[in-house]
Amino acid sequence: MAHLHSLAPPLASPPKPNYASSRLLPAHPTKFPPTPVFSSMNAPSRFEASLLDLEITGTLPPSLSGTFFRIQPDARFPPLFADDIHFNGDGAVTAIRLHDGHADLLHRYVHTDRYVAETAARRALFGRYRNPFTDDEGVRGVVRTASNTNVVFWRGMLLAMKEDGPPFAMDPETLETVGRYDFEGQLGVPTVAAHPKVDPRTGEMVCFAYECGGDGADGSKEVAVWTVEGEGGRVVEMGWYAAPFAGMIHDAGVSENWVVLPLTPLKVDVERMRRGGNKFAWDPEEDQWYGVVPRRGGKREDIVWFRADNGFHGHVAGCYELPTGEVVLDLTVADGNVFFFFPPDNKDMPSDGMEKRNKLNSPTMRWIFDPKAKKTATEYPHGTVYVADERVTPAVQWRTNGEFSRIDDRYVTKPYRHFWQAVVDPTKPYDFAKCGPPAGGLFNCLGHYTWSDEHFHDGSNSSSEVNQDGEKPKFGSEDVFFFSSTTTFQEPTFIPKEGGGEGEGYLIALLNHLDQLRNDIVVFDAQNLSQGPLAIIHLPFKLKLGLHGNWVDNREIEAWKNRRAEGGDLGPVQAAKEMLPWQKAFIAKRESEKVPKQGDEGQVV
Ligand SMILES: C=Cc1ccc(O)c(OC)c1
Ligand SMILES: [Fe+2]
Repeated sequence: MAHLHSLAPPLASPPKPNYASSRLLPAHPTKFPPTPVFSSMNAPSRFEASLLDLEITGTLPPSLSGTFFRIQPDARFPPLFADDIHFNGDGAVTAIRLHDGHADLLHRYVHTDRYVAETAARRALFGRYRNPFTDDEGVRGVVRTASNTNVVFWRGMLLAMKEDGPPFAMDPETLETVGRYDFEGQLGVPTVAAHPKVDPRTGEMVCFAYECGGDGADGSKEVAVWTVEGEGGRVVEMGWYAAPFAGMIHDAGVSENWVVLPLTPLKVDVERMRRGGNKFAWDPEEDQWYGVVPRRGGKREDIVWFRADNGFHGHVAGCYELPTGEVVLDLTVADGNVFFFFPPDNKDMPSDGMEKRNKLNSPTMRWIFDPKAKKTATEYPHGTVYVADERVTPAVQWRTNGEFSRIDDRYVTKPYRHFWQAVVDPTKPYDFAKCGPPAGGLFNCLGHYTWSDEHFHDGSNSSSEVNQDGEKPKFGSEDVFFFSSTTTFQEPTFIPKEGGGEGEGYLIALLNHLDQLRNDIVVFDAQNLSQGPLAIIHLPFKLKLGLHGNWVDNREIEAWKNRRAEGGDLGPVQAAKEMLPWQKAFIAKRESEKVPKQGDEGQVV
């Protein structure tokens, strides 16, 4: 069979029957653009569903009792622009409830403000990905997030999150949307990143945000980090910092005392957005930056930004502190623009297509930062940026070639031994004739990686280490499972076994049947992927390529349900009662700019 990398053909420019100059025509039949973004595994699903007792091959461990929540972008209506991207789709949440060897499914959209407005109009009203200049005039001032990136269980609610807006709260049992959640009026930031971390020692949720100084879409270089207390839910320790540029900070590392913010050289340019262009452009000449801030009592000058050679950040595995006080951060870093749909501004730069993207290398890198490193206050037009005097390089590069790193979340902030990833193995066969180009990437394997003793805790470099073939440095053991030549995996999620040590438990993930356009859900012994799944839960339909998921034990869901009941000690989750500060400012400005029409005087508005 041909090598995977040589298979993706260039895409012909598709017909756009419902689009003029690529914008959706006002009166239109419902028809999605015939582009790869809306084809194959990513053809719109658009349903809400409830299914009892899914078919199962193999045996689900009967002790498994809880819900696997995951989320996918799934545009409800044909997009305003024919060249729309996957990440702009409405958030739709899948809940797979496992109990006594059974599996039930519930699948529902997040009813965001955007979803509600578009449902009322029966058409798309919001334009390009995170570019409000391309929206219908009528929805200016509406919170435009699609809440499509992560679903996090928090104090009895499910938070659907996307880094361009506030979270929306859902009922974990019914997936009913409660509404925009502002932590009972405590939080007015325009954006909250989709990868908050819960500290298992303290029960706190550490959150962060970028482009958060204004309305969340204005190229602000402000970054914020704060904590929400697990008991009581108070928002505390909010720190504000200046970034060197407005760029993507998608995931973060949280240790006992520090937060590490990887700033990817994907840059916002408001002028480009105003012209109707992309939110981000990849800058292949920009460094990757890491901002390190204290978790508690952080002031503007307490950040230190470390610079390293250009790279594209994937997701964080672990983050913890060494006895020296240094902070270890493990994450995948790709050697080029993974988001090929955000090409460089400079037209002389090579525009990386899907084909190039599929050839990128994405090792797991270990960085070790000294939060007390010498730094220089550097003046930028937007303020002072605190930059470390010394550049940094990775201490370890483990060529896992995967993405979507996950760990046993009970080890967040702590030294850890195990991580899992969706993995690309281009040497394995791929049935291009049956599947076409692999939507979303060639994640044809799941991998379980165990740091060796030497790399557990101390993070010391020993790049002399080689594997059996004497080539790629390995830093521990690898346990990788390939399913078939017609399947790829979505992000894996770890399920801890009660009373078990680190990494003892199960791994759950969606499996994409690219030939049948259908999904299964696979459950593995997390410590032994290569023996194959213990159980395969069959869905009678296709979902879509999703982003992130999390497992919540049923006892936790039940305990919070009681507290959140009418008459419980907390009572039902309350949606935000007031508009966000930027919305109030927007409306006040619009009112003040309104030219009174003749005859308007004296009318109540
Ligand atoms: C994987 C990353 C990622 C980054 C930004 C996004 O808006 C997103 O939407 C689904 C996903
Ligand atoms: Fe993510």
